[in-house]
Amino acid sequence: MAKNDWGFTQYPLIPGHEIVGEVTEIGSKVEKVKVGDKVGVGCLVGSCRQCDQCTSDLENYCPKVIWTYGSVYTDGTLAHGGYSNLMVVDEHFIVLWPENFPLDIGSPLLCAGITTYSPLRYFGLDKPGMNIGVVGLGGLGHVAVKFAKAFGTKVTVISTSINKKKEAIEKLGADSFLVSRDPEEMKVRGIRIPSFFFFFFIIIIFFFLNILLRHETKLISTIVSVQVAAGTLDGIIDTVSATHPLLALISLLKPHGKMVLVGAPAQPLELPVFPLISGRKIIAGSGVGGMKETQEMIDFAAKHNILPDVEIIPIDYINTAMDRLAKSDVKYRFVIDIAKSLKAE
Ligand SMILES: NC(=O)c1ccc[n+]([C@@H]2O[C@H](COP(=O)([O-])OP(=O)(O)OC[C@H]3O[C@@H](n4cnc5c(N)ncnc54)[C@H](O)[C@@H]3O)[C@@H](O)[C@H]2O)c1
Ligand SMILES: [Zn+2]
Repeated sequence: MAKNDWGFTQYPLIPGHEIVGEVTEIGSKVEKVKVGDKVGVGCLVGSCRQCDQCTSDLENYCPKVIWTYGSVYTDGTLAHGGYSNLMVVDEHFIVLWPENFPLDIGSPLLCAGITTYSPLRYFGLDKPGMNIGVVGLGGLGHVAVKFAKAFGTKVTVISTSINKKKEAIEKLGADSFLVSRDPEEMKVRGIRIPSFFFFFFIIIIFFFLNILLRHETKLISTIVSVQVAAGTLDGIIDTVSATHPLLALISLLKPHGKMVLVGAPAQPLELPVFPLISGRKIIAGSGVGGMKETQEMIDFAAKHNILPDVEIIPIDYINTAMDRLAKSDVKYRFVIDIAKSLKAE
């Protein structure tokens, strides 16, 4: 949004939609909160409240949804987000913060949390024993792993980088890890091998290369693991923020498996249709969640002690944080402590 990657940013922009704080003042008709309550605001601050989506607690899919920042509010002004010392919000769009749940660490759940919780629930990927894949281990991905584990599913993290394996398994509690590779590469090296002998020949060559170049071990084990994992997942939550190939991911799904795209690449993805047809597989999208479900998610997170991994920063660190974010150099969310930043001034 800051750099207008999606092409619809309206400036001046004050971002921030994983916002927590304390109520300092209420309007005369407010019933939901009182002064002093701890509350959160997620990605939306308004909707029509009358349409089919709104009356089904899916304000996030209302055609007139007002996003927390960047949307035009009902009074015609541009809505501004949480990089701010105060905010005025309609009580309907406030989440009541669970008691003793940390405000700072918990705040990313208001977008990253609901964006992954909602599709796991809606698409029935929350049943104990199911095999769930999570693609992309960033802000959304690491929270998806935690929710999927809390639902009792077996979680496979799929990432482009083998370096994240230890972290995914030992720290986040994933059950297994796969390195995704370009399907073109897999076609040549792993899947569309013209004959068994050619395949055997390639393996022998790799074996010798292996001895010469240690890192090739990873390559061989990767190819083998992706083949072994084919057709094993009930569902995938894809959080990748850039254009990426889907074929290898679709091949990991069982027949009737569901892949839900929540990552929002600016450019379209290429959709291979044959692997969908042959297994009656589903590819879907999902966007944050409604207010009722967001409250349910935060209460569930508090009950199961699901907390994002964050690095808390003062506001004047923001430019460095943005640079580090572009390099995926954060585990896994920066949280800006506005109150402390103001006190330090
Ligand atoms: N659907 C929604 O409602 C919703 C809500 C919030 C965020 N999003 C979108 O979800 C995406 C992820 O958000 P985030 O906060 O987790 O971001 P993030 O930067 O923390 O994580 C993105 C992950 O994608 C990986 N990645 C980036 N480029 C890749 C590539 N070419 N191939 C494979 N992996 C790649 C990164 O390594 C990282 O693990 C963003 O596009 C964001 O805009 C969607
Ligand atoms: Zn509506």
